[in-house]
Amino acid sequence: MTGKSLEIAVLGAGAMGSLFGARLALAGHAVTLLDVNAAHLAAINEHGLKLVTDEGECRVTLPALRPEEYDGRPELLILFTKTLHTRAALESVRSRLGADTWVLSLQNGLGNAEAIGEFVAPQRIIVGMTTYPGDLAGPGHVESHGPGVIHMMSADGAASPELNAIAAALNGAGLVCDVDPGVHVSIWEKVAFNGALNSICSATRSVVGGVAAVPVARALALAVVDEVVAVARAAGIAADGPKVRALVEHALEAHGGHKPSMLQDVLAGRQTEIESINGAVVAAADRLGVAVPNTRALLALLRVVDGNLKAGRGLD
Ligand SMILES: NC(=O)C1=CN([C@@H]2O[C@H](COP(=O)(O)OP(=O)(O)OC[C@H]3O[C@@H](n4cnc5c(N)ncnc54)[C@H](OP(=O)(O)O)[C@@H]3O)[C@@H](O)[C@H]2O)C=CC1
Ligand SMILES: CC(C)(CO)C(=O)C(=O)O
Repeated sequence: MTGKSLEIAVLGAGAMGSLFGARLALAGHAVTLLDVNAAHLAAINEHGLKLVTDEGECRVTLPALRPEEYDGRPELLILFTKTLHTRAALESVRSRLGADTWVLSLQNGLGNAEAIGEFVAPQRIIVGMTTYPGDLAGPGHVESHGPGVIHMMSADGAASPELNAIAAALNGAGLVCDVDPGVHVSIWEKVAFNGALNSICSATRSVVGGVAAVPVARALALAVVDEVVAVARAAGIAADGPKVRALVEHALEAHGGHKPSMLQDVLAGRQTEIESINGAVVAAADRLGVAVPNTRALLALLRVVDGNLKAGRGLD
């Protein structure tokens, strides 16, 4: 795998999958996008994928297929569905996953390695987190603005030439990446951030600025951060509370117009990732005996939102 073009499939080629797929294709890797959004697939196959970043705009030519149409044997499969679709998506490409296929997940939330582990040996799973933002602006059109970073590690904690080669491929594509044995700290810290802002914005259908404008809502966000960090620490993960509080404070000040990905899901009538974020934190808190009343209350509110979306219940 070292020092050559990789055969890569991106499973879930929405905002993040398209961003990563486009960048890796531009760097010379053989990338195939796999998704179920028919309009998005058609636009990519007809016009190429439009990528807009702070560096400018370009069109990337690469194949985009439904998962069941894919007959390749990827060296690397990058999983970027929402977490609630992980299992269905992997099931649809199960026959394409060889013994040498590595699966990388930079999805938000907890439990990603465990879900992927139902399909791939732990020695071939890489998990991590990324701060790159991605927005699907329309079919065949992805935007990403601002800097980002990727922290990742193999799920079994083992270093290997393949892991380093995948990190090198990402860095070579301009996606700043490190192999980080402490990746679970980063994953939990991001869960603390998302557990606070994504859930409050989604429950209130508000951009980040709406939360920033209400002192008791700001305090709620910080209380959720403290709860998630307490659960992480009870689980032996050295999450840094003041660091995540500062990130949330910064987002409240600087990202007022931002719609967290979970809010985008609610507004589009899609089910959310609440179970793998607040839901997974509450489950861990209950196992470990940590009180998380605010995180639990937000989980309850988002379960109502998800339930209404699923049942098609509205107010009018
Ligand atoms: N967007 C962001 O800025 C960031 C997102 N993340 C995380 O990355 C992950 C992906 O997020 P994002 O890119 O925003 O999500 P998107 O919703 O934009 O993309 C997910 C894509 O997966 C598709 N999909 C759904 N089911 C399947 C399936 N069975 N097989 C193949 N594809 C499927 C969706 O199609 P359809 O829409 O038709 O269902 C959609 O096109 C999430 O875990 C998110 O939390 C992490 C960092 C930042
Ligand atoms: C991009 C970021 C960090 C912003 O909230 C995110 O993770 C999300 O929207 O889910």
